[in-house]
Amino acid sequence: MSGTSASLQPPADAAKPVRHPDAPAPGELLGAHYGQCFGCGGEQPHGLHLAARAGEGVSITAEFTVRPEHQGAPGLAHGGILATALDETLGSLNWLLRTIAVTGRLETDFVRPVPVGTTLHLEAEVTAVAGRKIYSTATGRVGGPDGPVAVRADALFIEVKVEHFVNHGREEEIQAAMSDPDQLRRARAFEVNP
Ligand SMILES: CCCCC/C=C\C/C=C\C/C=C\C/C=C\CCCC(=O)SCCNC(=O)CCNC(=O)[C@H](O)C(C)(C)COP(=O)(O)OP(=O)(O)OC[C@H]1O[C@@H](n2cnc3c(N)ncnc32)[C@H](O)[C@@H]1OP(=O)(O)O
Repeated sequence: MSGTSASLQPPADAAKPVRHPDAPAPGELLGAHYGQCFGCGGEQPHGLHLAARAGEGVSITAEFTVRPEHQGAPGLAHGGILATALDETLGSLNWLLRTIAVTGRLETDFVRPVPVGTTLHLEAEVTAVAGRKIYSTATGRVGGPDGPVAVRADALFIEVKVEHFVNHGREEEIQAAMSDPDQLRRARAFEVNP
């Protein structure tokens, strides 16, 4: 059983999260925010290919099936891969807030081993917002959406401007992204005032 560290406790004056009026409708498949993303991108052969859907309020559901290239121990998912699936699901909450945010802190509990071939059923929600700080939580279940919890995480995401990526990303990928109208559209889908 875990205890969450102090930096993941929202301050007393934190606000409830607000679903953006232009957020995707509940049930809508979100698609990848970037084709080369290891978590959600369709152009990453060894990636997780995690598929997320908008939920009610500021929540997300997602699925990820563990493949042989995701092993740590024989026949079992690597813990870092499972943490990535949680991180990606939590990151998808950006679509509902229409805010660009990156993971500042991610605390993960590994509750039961996850064999290759398993579909992990993930859900995540934003619990509080305080200025640029977005507090969220996620679980991953096995055997179906109501199955036992295998992994869970609490996270703090920090809002950033699109310049965060432009300033820090490697030049060749940034140039390619900026000359791709579809990528620019996806980046804008996170921004309230693009
Ligand atoms: C045109 C090209 C477009 C290309 C872009 C395409 C698409 C973009 C769209 C979406 C992509 C979005 C995300 C990616 C999506 C999914 C992947 C899953 C998510 C990830 O995988 S994403 C990668 C991993 N992630 C990082 O790569 C972050 C590295 N990091 C930093 O870049 C900085 O570290 C940053 C920005 C986090 C903060 O830096 P900063 O200078 O802006 O802000 P500062 O430090 O002042 O913090 C402000 C307040 O947050 C508190 N705070 C900060 N960090 C904390 C921590 N770790 N623990 C506890 N509290 C923390 C402070 O204590 C302060 O709190 P207070 O206000 O109360 O004082």
